[in-house]
Parts: sequence; structure tokens; C-alpha cells
Amino acid sequence: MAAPTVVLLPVWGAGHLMPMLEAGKRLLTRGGRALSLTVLLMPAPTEEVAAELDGHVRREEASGLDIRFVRLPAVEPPMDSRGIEEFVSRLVQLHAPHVRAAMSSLASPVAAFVIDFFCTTLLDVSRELAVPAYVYFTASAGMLALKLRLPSLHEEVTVQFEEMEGAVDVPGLPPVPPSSLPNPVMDKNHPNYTWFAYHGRRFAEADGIIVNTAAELEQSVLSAIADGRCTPGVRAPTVYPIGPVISFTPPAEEPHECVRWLDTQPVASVVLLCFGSVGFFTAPQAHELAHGLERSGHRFLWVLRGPPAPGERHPSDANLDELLPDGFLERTKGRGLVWPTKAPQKEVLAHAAMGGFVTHGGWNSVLESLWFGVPMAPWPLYAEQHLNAFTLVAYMGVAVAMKVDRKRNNFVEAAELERAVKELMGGGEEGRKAREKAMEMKAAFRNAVEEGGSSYAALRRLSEEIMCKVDTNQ
Ligand SMILES: COc1cc(-c2[o+]c3cc(O)cc([O-])c3cc2O[C@@H]2O[C@H](CO)[C@H](O)[C@H](O)[C@H]2O)cc(OC)c1O
Ligand SMILES: O=c1ccn([C@@H]2O[C@H](COP(=O)(O)OP(=O)(O)O)[C@@H](O)[C@H]2O)c(=O)[nH]1
Repeated sequence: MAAPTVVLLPVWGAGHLMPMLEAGKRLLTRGGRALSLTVLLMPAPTEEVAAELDGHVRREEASGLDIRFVRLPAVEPPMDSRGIEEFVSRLVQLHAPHVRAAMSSLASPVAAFVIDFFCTTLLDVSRELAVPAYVYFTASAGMLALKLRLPSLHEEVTVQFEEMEGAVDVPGLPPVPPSSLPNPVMDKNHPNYTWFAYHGRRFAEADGIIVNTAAELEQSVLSAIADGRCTPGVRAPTVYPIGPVISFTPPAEEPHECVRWLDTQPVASVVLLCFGSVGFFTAPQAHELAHGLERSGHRFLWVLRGPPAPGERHPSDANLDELLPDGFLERTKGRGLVWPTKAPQKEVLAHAAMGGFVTHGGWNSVLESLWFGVPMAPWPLYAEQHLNAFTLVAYMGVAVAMKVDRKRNNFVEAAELERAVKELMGGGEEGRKAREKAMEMKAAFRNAVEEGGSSYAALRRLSEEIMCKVDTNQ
């Protein structure tokens, strides 16, 4: 009989698909039992994302591992949704019949169904097919704790969170200022909020939640979830912290221009500024940032993107003449590089010249930074990044704080950026502590995923549980 297969259902974004695939591959190669992977692919929502997805699929198909990709038929996307959480959740829901049909027609017995955290509507499909289901959570355990806690929090806080007195209680985290909550939580009357809470409620129905974090980074939060403190009155979910799961692609034959530039810079001297797959700046903010960087006196590599073209979701390549102040490039020549398109962030963070990272605080970027021991200054822009920024500073101690004006589209003043960069790169006490803590995490992360480490053990527990269920059902 064919080896049992683990079916993955990712959503398309690189920050979701790649960590889930990498986790699946680890289950295949480190789980200790013969398994294959089947990846169900929902058609990507734009041509740009589809092209990126095709590239990933081609690379994985050539990897020689037992991975099969099944492309699901297209559905008519909801045209009246008011935000990403609602759009993705409803689109996924429309795929339910196709997911059911695809899983029912597989030649291999299905050992487990692993779904992205936007896909909990499909827990109904796994129940109908009597297949164990796991949620793969691509963000932090802190964010997971908030998602699980939201149904009870909703009852306790009867006004909008911004209007409440005091701080928000997320078990395991220091008291969270309401201004640091994720975007979908900021308006209780928005459909994004409803979906956010819906998924949080349904997580408890899964056989387990696999989280891309390490116990060493978020121990008290993971304990709070395991003790049931985030889910009063409901069974505490079983959580598998198997991270950091970072997907590394083989380096290009020719070093990237950013890497060649870093080769000319002193050790630990350069601050990287990079803002994820969706982050971009308009000219007023880019000017402010440029002045702050120039005045900081520090060396920098700035990945700068411009506003998306009409109808697109992703940023455009930056037009430097439009976005930068006159003479900025000449004045900073030699000590700064502005890169106007996507850069190989992981290769850059791995470089010895790297000293600090001004980041939008996307969870994958956070894990990558800590994997290489690089301290951060978070500049949150969207999704759950305001919560990440708070936890990086106040809970994990791996970042220096920067004042970001959320009410002005996350504006940062030049003087504030200058101060934060000096703190991060210079001799300040906050910067020194963040550097030390980031180096500690680098060692902890590498231990966690090695044999005998906490994340390795969590992966083993997950694999054993999955195989035990297969054996029981045979
Ligand atoms: C983590 O909480 C939220 C994440 C998102 C979100 O949604 C999203 C949807 C897609 O179809 C493709 C994406 O690439 C994508 C990305 C995304 O946010 C990023 O997700 C990363 C992995 O989880 C990581 O956590 C980054 O920090 C996020 O920036 C949206 C959202 O609310 C609207 C969330 O609450
Ligand atoms: O110029 C860029 C911008 C982003 N990334 C990668 O894109 C992912 C972004 O994921 P994250 O969770 O940080 O943020 P998101 O883009 O999902 O908000 C990370 O792996 C980054 O290394 C990159 O390689 N180059």
C-alpha cells in the first residue's frame, strides 16, 4: 500500500506557503516514519502571486522528495469583502467542495490534514472524512494566544479595545496596550474582526496547532495556552512549537549585488531596513526616513519599495528620483545602499556586516533576524505587526523601541528614526541588551531544531501522534 500522505492546505503568500511546506518536509525527513506530502493549491488571487507560486512549486517538484501538488479548480472570488481576513476566509470557504473531492480521490490514505490559520472553515471537511486535522500557525505564539483568548475577551471588554481602560490581558504576555493589538482586532464591527474571532474559536476543534516558534522564545505564552488560560471553559488545544521553520533556497551562483556591497563593509556595521512583501513608502515618509538615516551617521542597506501600481497589491519597484531627497544618494555614497526592489533578505541577514534590522516585524522576518542573531527596531505596518513590535521589545527583549504613529498611517519622524538607529547600532544600554538577547536566541534557535532540542522533540511528538492515528485506523 502507498505510504500515508499528509495533506497541506496553505494560502498563497510567501510568508504562509513556504514555512508550511518547509514544516511538511521536516515531518517527512525527520519524523522517523514513511510519509508523503500532498499539497493542495488554491489558485492564486493575482498573476503576480501566481508566478511566484509556480516558481516555488517547480523548485519543490525538482527536490526529489515525495511531494505532490494538486491544483484545485478556480472559484469566483468574493467581490464585496472589506478586508484581507474576510477575503481570504471566504475564498477558502468556497473551495470546500473541491478540497473534499481532492482528498477523497487520493490514492494514498490521508494521515493528517494540515491547514493554514485562515482555513478553519475546512475543519468540517476533515470531520466528514474522519481525517485528523491540524492548524499550521505561521505567526507567533503571542498572536495565537490572543486569537484563542479573543472570544472571552470580547465578552469582558464591551467597548472598542481602543476605548478601554488599562491594558489587554493575554495570558503569558506582559499587559498589552490596546494600541498594540493587530489590525483586525481594532474595530469590533468590522467583518475582519468577526473572522479573526471565528478562527480563534474553531482552533480548539483541531487535533493540534503547529506553531512556527520555539519554546525558548515564548515559553510563558506556550505554557498559558497549554494550561487552558487562553481558552476558559473550552479544552486547551495541543500545541506543537516546531520552529523556527525557515525555508532556505540554495544561494544563487553569482552573489547578489546587495551581498557584494556588504562584502565591502566592516563587521556588524550595517543596519538593514526592509519591510516585508507588502510594505512600501510614499515620498513624504521616504524623505523623513532618508533624513533620519543620514543624520544617524550609520551605514545602511535600505530596501525601498514604492506604492503598488493600480489594481496591484504588491509594492512597485521604487522610483528613487521621486522617493528620495535631492542629493541623498551622493551624500551617503559608500556608506549606504538603497535597493529599489525585493532583496534576498535571508542572505543579507546572514552577512557578517549586518549589525541591526529596522523591520516591519513580519513574523518570518523576526525569526530570520533571530536565526542570525541580529537585533531589531520594529516599524509595524499591517496585519499583526503592532503586536509583534510590542512583544519583541517588552517580552522578548530582542529589539529597541521606536515611536510609530499608528494614527498617521504608521508615520515615523526623522529624529525618531535617527534616535532608534543610534540606539540599535551604537553604545546605548537598550541596544546593548537587545544585541545580547538576539545572540542568545540565535544559539537557542539552533539548539531547538537539532536532535534533542525542544522543537525537534515537538516535531517528533507530532509525527508520533499522526502515525499512531494511522495505525489505529488501519
Ligand atoms: C498573522 O495575522 C495576520 C496575517 C495576515 C496576512 O494575510 C495574508 C493573506 C494572504 O493571502 C497572503 C499573505 O501573504 C498574507 C500575509 C499576512 O500577514 C503576514 O503573515 C505572515 C505569516 O503569518 C506574518 O505573520 C506577517 O507578520 C504578516 O504580515 C493578515 C491579517 O489580518 C488582516 C492577520 O491578522
Ligand atoms: O525584500 C524582501 C522582502 C521580504 N522578503 C522575505 O519575505 C518574507 C516576508 O515575510 P514576513 O512574515 O516577514 O512578512 P509579510 O511579507 O508576510 O508581511 C520573509 O521570508 C522575507 O525574508 C525578502 O526576501 N525580500
